[in-house]
Amino acid sequence: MIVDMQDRAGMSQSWQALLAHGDAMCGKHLADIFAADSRRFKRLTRECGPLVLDISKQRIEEQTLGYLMDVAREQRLDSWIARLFGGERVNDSEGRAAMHWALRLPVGAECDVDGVDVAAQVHAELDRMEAIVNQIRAGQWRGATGEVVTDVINIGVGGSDLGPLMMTEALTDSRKQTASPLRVHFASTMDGSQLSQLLRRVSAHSTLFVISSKSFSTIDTLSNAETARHWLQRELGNREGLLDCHFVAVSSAVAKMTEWGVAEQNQMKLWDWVGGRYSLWSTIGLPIALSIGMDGFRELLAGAHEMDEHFKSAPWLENLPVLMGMVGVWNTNVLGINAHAILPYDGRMKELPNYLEQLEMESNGKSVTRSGEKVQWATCPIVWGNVGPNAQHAFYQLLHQGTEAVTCDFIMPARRYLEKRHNAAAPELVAQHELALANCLAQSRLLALGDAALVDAESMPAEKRYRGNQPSSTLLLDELTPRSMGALIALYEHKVFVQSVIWDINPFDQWGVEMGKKIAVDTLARLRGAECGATDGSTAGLVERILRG
Ligand SMILES: O=P(O)(O)OC[C@H]1O[C@](O)(CO)[C@@H](O)[C@@H]1O
Repeated sequence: MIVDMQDRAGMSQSWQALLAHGDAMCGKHLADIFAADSRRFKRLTRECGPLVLDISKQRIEEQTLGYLMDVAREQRLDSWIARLFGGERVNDSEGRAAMHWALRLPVGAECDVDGVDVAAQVHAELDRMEAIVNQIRAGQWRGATGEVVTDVINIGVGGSDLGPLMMTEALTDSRKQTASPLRVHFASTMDGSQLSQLLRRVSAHSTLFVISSKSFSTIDTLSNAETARHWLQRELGNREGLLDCHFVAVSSAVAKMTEWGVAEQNQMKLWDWVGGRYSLWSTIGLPIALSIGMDGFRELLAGAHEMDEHFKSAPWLENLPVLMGMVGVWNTNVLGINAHAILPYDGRMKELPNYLEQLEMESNGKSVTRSGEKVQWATCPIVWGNVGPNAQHAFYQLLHQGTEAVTCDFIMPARRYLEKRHNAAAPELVAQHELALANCLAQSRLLALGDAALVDAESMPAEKRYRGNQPSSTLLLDELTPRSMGALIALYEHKVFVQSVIWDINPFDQWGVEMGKKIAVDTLARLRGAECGATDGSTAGLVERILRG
């Protein structure tokens, strides 16, 4: 429930109407709603390209959508969408546009922002990336000792890691189809543990590092890059061409890449108007392209573009991002549910929850409005998740019988293993896919209906009963392909934008993550024995304990 909703008198008419409707809906159980309406699925399911969105298991009626759209209209969602796609500085606290959508414009599209042909710029950089991708995948990139590069390690963190990692994992079958022997790895943690494990498994002669950092100033990434450089120097000697043969970099800070020692021809650029968590479509997506090839990467962009066009032009009652965003607003601000689980029923999507945690919470985890006032309503819920079938054996107990209400997104590809060679070789995998689908549908059914999904629930003891009435959406992908993944991720990006408009917050900055990094600088000096100013008792005590050994 919006904070302080008692003061409804001071609210706009559309909010008052929505909340009054919420009061009427509060007492209703999804089991009864379903029982009363056999056409509910048809009326509350929408499609866009390779995606189907089923919101029939949300605690809404069809008319709820009307009330929600009135709120969206009042918040001027239409003009915000126009501002986003017009290249205006919608990231006001940093004075920047947010044009991730421009990264997926098709060749020849017109996109003139402040006199610059953005689409042409984007495609020129994609073409440069393609040349590097083709060279590496064709086995034509050699290390300093003449060996062909067989392993690529992406060094990055946050948006420079999560998106490429998530997508590379998700599209692992597309990788197999392209038959490149290249292995792509990821190292992000600042403690160096992931990198050092990887370095034990690869050969310095045939390993290429991608330093991936929009700012080229993130300490996590720079310290891993430094470790990689030292390792190469130890393994291969400080020979000529070492950096040129073993490091490429992606950043918007060209001078910093050069200063670090990355050769100009090995530098790939992105622009200020690409936010880190929105950057997988740019050259930051290099590991994805290395993994699935450039044709696959372009299909990914095309899938996202399809969703951009849908978001811009589809009527709101048919518009997937608008519907998903507004249903989220309903759950957060009317039903008062502040936890949201991401549950993909496909092991290839295991990194999706981590990726969406950053996209949703770094974007909308805000409590100050665009004009600098404290918000009077709840914003982004806590988002977390796991591969659904595994989560069933971990936290579903709480979803079904805990005291907290949680909303869920169930995500699954409808088809898998349909290629002849798979069917012939491993029909048991088809059966496993069906098993996962059945579990996905069963879990969302039980969460919605509760006891009504059981036979003779009344005769069961309390600990075996299910309250149900837990809202969820189901997102069905036709298959897990670059196109469907592009559409899916663009859908979430725009959903986040829709919600930011309703909550009147800037989804494109992240000031909340800055101060901790600064305090760490002082703390590091303290850990290294420097005389520092006063600190709190806990920090001082822990530092003292660590230093004592
Ligand atoms: O790509 P960069 O500049 O290294 O930043 C990495 C990540 O760090 C953050 O700024 C948060 O610390 C994210 O927004 C970003 O994705």
